[in-house]
Amino acid sequence: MTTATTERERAGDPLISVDDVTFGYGEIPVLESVSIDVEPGSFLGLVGPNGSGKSTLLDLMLGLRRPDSGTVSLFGEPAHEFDAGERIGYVAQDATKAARDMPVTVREVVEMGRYPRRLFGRFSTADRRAVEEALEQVGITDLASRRVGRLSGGQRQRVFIARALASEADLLALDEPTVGVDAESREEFYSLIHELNATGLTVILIEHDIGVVTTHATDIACINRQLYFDGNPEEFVETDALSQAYGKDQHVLQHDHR
Ligand SMILES: Nc1ncnc2c1ncn2[C@@H]1O[C@H](COP(=O)(O)OP(=O)(O)OP(=O)(O)O)[C@@H](O)[C@H]1O
Repeated sequence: MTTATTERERAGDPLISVDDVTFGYGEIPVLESVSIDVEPGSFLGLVGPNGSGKSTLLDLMLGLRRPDSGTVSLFGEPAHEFDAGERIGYVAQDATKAARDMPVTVREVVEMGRYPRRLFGRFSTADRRAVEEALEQVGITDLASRRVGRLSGGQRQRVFIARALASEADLLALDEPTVGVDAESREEFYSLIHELNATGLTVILIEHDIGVVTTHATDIACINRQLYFDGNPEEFVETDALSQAYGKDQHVLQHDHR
């Protein structure tokens, strides 16, 4: 995947850098002095109890919210100023549920990934090729003419991943992508994400299933308002960060596949 390097982006710099960030919704504090870097090509698993600030941290990382204090840089730019359209594929919580009512075909959704790259609002041969390649890469070519709303939850997830691939995104951000998806499809989905990460795509995943995260992620951040752990899965398993962050809810969350 080729993309222009922004002026302040340098080889070896983190793709995202969160530095001493504090954030609250009005009076409600959600994140406190959180610092974390996301390296290009890594697969970061964000874990923590319900309501611990994971989605909020992801929003801050993608420049969708501004911190009350501290800084967030994305591709070397202040995150809130970054025009993320072309370089980030974001599958928000419940995105696929919302897609059930979309009166569009699989191919049309994947084509949306090319919109920021089209010249004069027209699809070029290269745009069409990128769409077909993305459909093929996630194994949904045979579903291309189907209505998105008629697909299973797992198939819809693939459509959104294909849209991100068609846009030649460098970063894929997934917020609890397999809620409501059966166990076999979840396994297939995460194998696909694992393969895409192996090709160099940076992945950030919010996921309640600790087993999924320790199996597929290269880095884990465990938060509950503060950052309890930031390191690799092996260290994560060895430390007691999980029980510290989850407290007495730990036994519930480890089995919570929702
Ligand atoms: N738009 C909002 N306005 C006010 N409070 C919010 C808003 N979004 C989230 N919150 C609150 O901020 C806290 C952190 O929410 P967030 O969604 O970031 O947590 P989370 O770790 O992603 O939770 P979950 O795992 O349950 O999805 C929660 O207490 C939540 O109720």
